Amino acid sequence: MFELRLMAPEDRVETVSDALDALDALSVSVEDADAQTDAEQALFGEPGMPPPKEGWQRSRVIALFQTEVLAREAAQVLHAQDFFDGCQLLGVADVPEQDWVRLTQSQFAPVEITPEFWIVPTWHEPPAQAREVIRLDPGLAFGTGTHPTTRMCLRWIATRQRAALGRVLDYGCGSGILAIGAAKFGGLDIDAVDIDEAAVQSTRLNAEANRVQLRAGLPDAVQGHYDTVLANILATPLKVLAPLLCERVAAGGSLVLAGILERQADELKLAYAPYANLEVSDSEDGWILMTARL
Ligand SMILES: C[S@@+](CC[C@H](N)C(=O)[O-])C[C@H]1O[C@@H](n2cnc3c(N)ncnc32)[C@H](O)[C@@H]1O
Repeated sequence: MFELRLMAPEDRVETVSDALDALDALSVSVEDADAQTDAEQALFGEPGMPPPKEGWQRSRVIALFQTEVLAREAAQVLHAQDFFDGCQLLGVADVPEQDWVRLTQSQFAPVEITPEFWIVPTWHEPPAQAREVIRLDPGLAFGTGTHPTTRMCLRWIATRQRAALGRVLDYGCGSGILAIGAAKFGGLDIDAVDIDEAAVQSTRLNAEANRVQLRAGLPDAVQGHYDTVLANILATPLKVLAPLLCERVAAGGSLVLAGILERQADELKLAYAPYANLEVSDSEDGWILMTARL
């Protein structure tokens, strides 16, 4: 395969990407050309909300083509367009054949949650100091332990007194990593739910692989009250879910929310104020963990 690389200013990214699509690109990806420099721009978006911007001030657009001829033809066609003014062709390059499976695997090393608790892909041996381990490979559902929001939830789970978790609900379970973590740290009668069927399936398989008991299902499987309710989703859905999640927490139980950026703390506090007194209890890389006792 061959990739065509070009630079585009922010206001041209969408037009150029659409044109590349129409020119039979197999995929089009956009990166911040200033990544890893002082000029790097963070763009945070949420599902269901319009993207904060089309692209970065200086975006690098990379389109993949089946053949070199197709890539070069696409470059010529783009170059002749009015909207290409201000854009710059960087070139066409051969994409070397690689062992993609091995390459992907090499990006997932064991993840430390606490010195004794680790998330370990199946192609790695657990570190010697690990006393508790979740075996998990990256798959279709979110949750491998590499994201700070997942890590903060797991750290919260791992630092409870044994048996303190009680009955557990993992709302928005993804890979099931939090529910599995809860099971490893004494959680009981665990429900893990997600709106995505693939996540439900993935949770079932991961629970089986880790030999823990839990029920995975769609959100209507939620039943009764839970001593611990965990939800690592994102600020906007978490605000909508406030009454539903709080209603599920048993008296004296804990609510644990993640997927929230530091700047969103006040809006979350406000949305939950009628039901719970949310506090920031951990933070990592601009993300925060918010918890409440009900
Ligand atoms: C960021 S992932 C978290 C996965 C995992 N719990 C973790 O901590 O890594 C969020 C998950 O919530 C699910 N989700 C999003 N909105 C939801 C909703 N309204 N109800 C239930 N699940 C939802 C998504 O499908 C996704 O699997």
